[in-house]
Amino acid sequence: MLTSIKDKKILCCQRGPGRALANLWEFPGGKIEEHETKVVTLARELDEELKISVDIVEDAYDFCRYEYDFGFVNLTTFICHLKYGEPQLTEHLQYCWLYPSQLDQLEWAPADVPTVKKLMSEFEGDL
Ligand SMILES: Nc1nc2c([nH]c(=O)n2[C@H]2C[C@H](O)[C@@H](COP(=O)(O)OP(=O)(O)OP(=O)(O)O)O2)c(=O)[nH]1
Repeated sequence: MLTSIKDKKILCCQRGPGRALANLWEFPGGKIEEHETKVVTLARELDEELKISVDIVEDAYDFCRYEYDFGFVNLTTFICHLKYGEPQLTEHLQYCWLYPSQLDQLEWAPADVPTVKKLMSEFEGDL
């Protein structure tokens, strides 16, 4: 999960069509490759998919395990601050910055729902 220091919003990304979890919203990130730590994976995925770099503010803010029809996903969410710039879309359909209280306006990937609820209850206004 990515937050902007400037206006305390969360970066939400919409997955593309024609793939697993098509058109649902997610936090940017991705799968751990062999021999990677989670921190290395996060930096690689954010660079690859959005061309951004971040500072980690909270390591493992939340953890959820969810069984999809294609297998299990173990989702660890980090709170990060965007260092500078704006994301450049390379694979997502679109992105938006929302306050925690606005997160339920989007249709999230099922594995994200507990984390979205946690964010909404812990940060009622901004972060
Ligand atoms: N990055 C990210 N992935 C999520 C979230 N919620 C959720 O269920 N997922 C799922 C989608 C994918 O199955 C998996 C993340 O893998 P990925 O982003 O590296 O891979 P992908 O499905 O986009 O593409 P592929 O490499 O499997 O073709 O976790 C989330 O909030 N962020």
